[in-house]
Amino acid sequence: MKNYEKYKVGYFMPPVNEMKWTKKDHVEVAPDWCSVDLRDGNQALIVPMSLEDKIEFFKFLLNLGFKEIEVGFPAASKTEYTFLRTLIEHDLIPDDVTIQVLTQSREHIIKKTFESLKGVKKAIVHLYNSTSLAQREQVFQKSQDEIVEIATSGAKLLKQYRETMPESHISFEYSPESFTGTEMDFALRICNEVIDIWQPTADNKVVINLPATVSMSMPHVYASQIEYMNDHLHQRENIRISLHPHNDRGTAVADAELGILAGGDRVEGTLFGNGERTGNVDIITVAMNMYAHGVDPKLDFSDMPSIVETYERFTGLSVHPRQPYGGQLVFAAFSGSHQDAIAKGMAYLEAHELDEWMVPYLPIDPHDVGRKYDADVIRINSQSGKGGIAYILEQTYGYAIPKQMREEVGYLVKDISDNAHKELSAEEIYEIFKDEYINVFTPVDINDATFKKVSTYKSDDGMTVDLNVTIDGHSYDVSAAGNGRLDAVSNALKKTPYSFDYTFVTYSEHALDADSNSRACAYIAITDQSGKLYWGIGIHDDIVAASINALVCAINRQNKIRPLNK
Ligand SMILES: CC(=O)SCCNC(=O)CCNC(=O)[C@H](O)C(C)(C)COP(=O)(O)OP(=O)(O)OC[C@H]1O[C@@H](n2cnc3c(N)ncnc32)[C@H](O)[C@@H]1OP(=O)(O)O
Ligand SMILES: CC(C)C(=O)C(=O)O
Ligand SMILES: [Mg+2]
Repeated sequence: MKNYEKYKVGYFMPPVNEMKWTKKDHVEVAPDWCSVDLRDGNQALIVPMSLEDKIEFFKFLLNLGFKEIEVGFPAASKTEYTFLRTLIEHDLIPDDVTIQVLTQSREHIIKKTFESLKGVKKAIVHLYNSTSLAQREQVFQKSQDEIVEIATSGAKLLKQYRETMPESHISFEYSPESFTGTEMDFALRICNEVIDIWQPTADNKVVINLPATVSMSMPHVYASQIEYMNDHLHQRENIRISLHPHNDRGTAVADAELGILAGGDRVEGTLFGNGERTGNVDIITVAMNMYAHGVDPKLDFSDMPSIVETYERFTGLSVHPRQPYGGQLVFAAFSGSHQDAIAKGMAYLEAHELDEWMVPYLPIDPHDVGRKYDADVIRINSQSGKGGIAYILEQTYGYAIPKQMREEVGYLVKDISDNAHKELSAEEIYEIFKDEYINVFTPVDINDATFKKVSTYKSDDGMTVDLNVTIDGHSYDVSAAGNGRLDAVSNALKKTPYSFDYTFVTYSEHALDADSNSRACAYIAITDQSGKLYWGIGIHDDIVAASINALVCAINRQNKIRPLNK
């Protein structure tokens, strides 16, 4: 990268000694939100939205709770103009919603903009002109005074045209476009001259929008620029300072957040950050970041999968799988230690009946944005661990696998994922688990067992069994006694011509289904002389039959691993 020397910083740090915003650590109240999806977002699409699309997208924004929506640049095209007329003439704008329209500071464009607003109940007319050093020198080739004249002449025209529409409540917004490349004293001067013309009141505040039209600095510089304007704007009490960050440096969200700390009252942005070049600030991320700090963002992103689907359909863009809060993978944990911590964190939350969310690796509860724990959070591949695999088997299929068994199941499943080089679905994991451990009846299969109680007049503590069992295709009748049914069956199996060599290590059980007809699920581990464990799981309506099934499975697993030895 040898050409770095051709770049230099192009922003202007304001003359501040103290950055008061650094004393604050998080946003405490949601700002006013203004969606600019239908203007800044739309103007950046390869094919801007059609009239029908704009109407549907407008309704979509209303459903998300936006109260201010920049609907377009009505003087730009027939579609933009007709869209605005359709909203007004078909009464599609709710009373508590203010639409906003953008105009350059040129009379014929301002005139057309006001024409397009005829009959509107409430609207913000947004005037802009470029103020940066680069734009003044290269594009407009005008002095500071001449650039101020563009702004003030437009401001006066807006006032005049507003007087022709007494039936509507029209308020104003001014943007010193390319603010971040503008000397701060000049940005302040031009905004104050516009404010002095418009004379805002408490009932009709003016929006001063301070765009990072192109993001040029680290976010703390933008915040300091905002604080400078906040401290010096005329009639500050009747001004709403609006932030309009773009994402050229990947810091639009940080710009918005620090800008709010520095005095911003309002944020203009788009869903998922669509917009010119690298996009506008992503309102979803800014809002959800507040939400994750326990602040009501006053927007509703609770059905993220449908928001993503709608956004992609209308914009033709796709939401990146790692996009904060909305991406397909943003709650997914593939790696073992993350899965382990998430599963334990969820269990902790439930066991302690906590109301406050505090689960490792999950900054918010995925349910809050319409995502599912089983499908979206713990996902299994070769990086996964026993905790995650046990979590899926328990959450989705109800198997509370004993702690000592988890590692073996974990390696069994992840090795399959590693060899196949793919993620495994919950169904695939269950199939692997079932085929390996549950009610596996080859080579040993019990066909029939008749139990009798062994009792004397002094005690009643034993059982005998007459067992018919198939082993490796041969049928055997054997009888034995034991201290219970399971023990009797085990002893009977050891009397067959096969030298079964094991001892019991552990036994546990639980009900598999929640209802009263629930099946029993038993886990048995046996060991041979080498100390290796062999697990089996039995399922049956009857708990004793389930445990016998579990024993047979464990024996079959032992003999699958070590061939039958007569
Ligand atoms: C950062 C932003 O997103 S700003 C918004 C940008 N969005 C858009 O431009 C989308 C909609 N725009 C359009 O459809 C068109 O640009 C129109 C209809 C507004 C104007 O169209 P045209 O007059 O054909 O072209 P164009 O926009 O190139 O006009 C450039 C002229 O306007 C001047 N101009 C540009 N912006 C402004 C402004 N805000 N105020 C006053 N004059 C301006 C330029 O200096 C140039 O002047 P010149 O003719 O003397 O050289
Ligand atoms: C019109 C203005 C506000 C704009 O979109 C920008 O400066 O990015
Ligand atoms: Mg913009």
